Amino acid sequence: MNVDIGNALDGDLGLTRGDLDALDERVADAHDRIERGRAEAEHGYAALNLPETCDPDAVRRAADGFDPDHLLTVGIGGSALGAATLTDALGSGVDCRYLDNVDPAWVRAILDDVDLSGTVVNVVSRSGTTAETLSNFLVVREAMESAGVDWTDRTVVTTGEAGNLRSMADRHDLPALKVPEGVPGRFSALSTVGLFAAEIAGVDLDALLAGAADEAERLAGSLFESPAYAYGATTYALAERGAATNAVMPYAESLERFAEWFAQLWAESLGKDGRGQTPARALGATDQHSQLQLYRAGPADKLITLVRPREADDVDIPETDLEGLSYLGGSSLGELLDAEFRATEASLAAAGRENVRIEIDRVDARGLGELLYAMEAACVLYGELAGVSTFTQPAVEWGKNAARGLLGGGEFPEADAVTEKRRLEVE
Ligand SMILES: O=P(O)(O)OC[C@H]1O[C@H](O)[C@H](O)[C@@H](O)[C@@H]1O
Repeated sequence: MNVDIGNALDGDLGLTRGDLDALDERVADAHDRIERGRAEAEHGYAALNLPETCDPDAVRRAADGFDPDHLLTVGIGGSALGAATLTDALGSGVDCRYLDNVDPAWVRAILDDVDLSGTVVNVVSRSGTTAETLSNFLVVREAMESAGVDWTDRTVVTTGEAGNLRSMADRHDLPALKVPEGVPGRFSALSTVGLFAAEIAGVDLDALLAGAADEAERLAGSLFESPAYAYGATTYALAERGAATNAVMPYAESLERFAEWFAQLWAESLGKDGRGQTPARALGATDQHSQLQLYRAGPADKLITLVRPREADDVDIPETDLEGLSYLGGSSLGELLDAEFRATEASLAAAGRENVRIEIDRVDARGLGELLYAMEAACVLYGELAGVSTFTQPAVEWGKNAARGLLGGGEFPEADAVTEKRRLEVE
């Protein structure tokens, strides 16, 4: 993976090469802290050890014997987005669906759409207590029973050492994968959490982890020696100068979910103590025709992260005698996409709008391993530099408690806030 931060310098927000040189001392200290955390397998930092500690054979054993038409992953947040990123980008043959919402009509439509007798269900919850996931699982289980399908033959559980889901797996003797200790959900794509779906969808797990291991090797005490840290340090430095938004814009349809995964990683990890950077999701070239207007000419409070594979399959554009279109004929969709990418990058830079280019060789298992690992390491570095508690999510827990209180799941003072809602209704 390659990161080009040239267009992040000398734009409207005024970040200079000298600023990055000065920041590099702090990067060295942060790197030491990260390495200590990894050596002690501390909570959160342990995620950066996954390329070594993850056992792909355990995942293969859990998947062994299944040859489904559909995979239904029941999970939310980090228990869905990593797997979805991998199967969307790399999966083939198996229809992978993610029940990561409890919109009743949508859940019903998915259950009506898949043949449950040809479906494997992977219920994923680190905590084993997430209301949306457990409720959806109960609905899926009942749907299978109603369809005459033995759900115990077709369910794989991914969860922590103990809890509701672990007990259920034990009781019904279900294949169960363990979520590794010390790995928060949003950092778990390269663990059992993301890898079961990837294995079912035919992804090369060894290549994926090898790509991640390559990026781990490249972590170093200088931002100029590590692509992951170059990205983490630059995003931090720009945020400090007013880049409140980080718009992530992959130039590959298959990476659209990556932007969604990145959004959780960045928002939940760094949005603390009045700080953070709002992740926005865009897609090249499509969003050149919508959001780009704002990115180039709106407030100078954004970084645009452009992501692309250097190589991809191509489709020729047929020759045409249509007036004004002859310049396209004989070219290819890939050439057009490349021109759009470079034109967008240049147009942002010409307007003083900071942007960073991230490239992987191809959208393949190795490239995804590099990309996901590097973004996680970048996020951890940013968190160190900003002095926030990267691996917690108290604001999310607050909302979970309020919802649980409302549903009668216990005494949660957060639920009182719901009755105190301010109203100013206009009819
Ligand atoms: O895996 P689970 O315990 O079900 O958690 C799923 C999600 O729930 C919470 O809302 C956390 O904020 C997320 O970080 C997590 O990924």
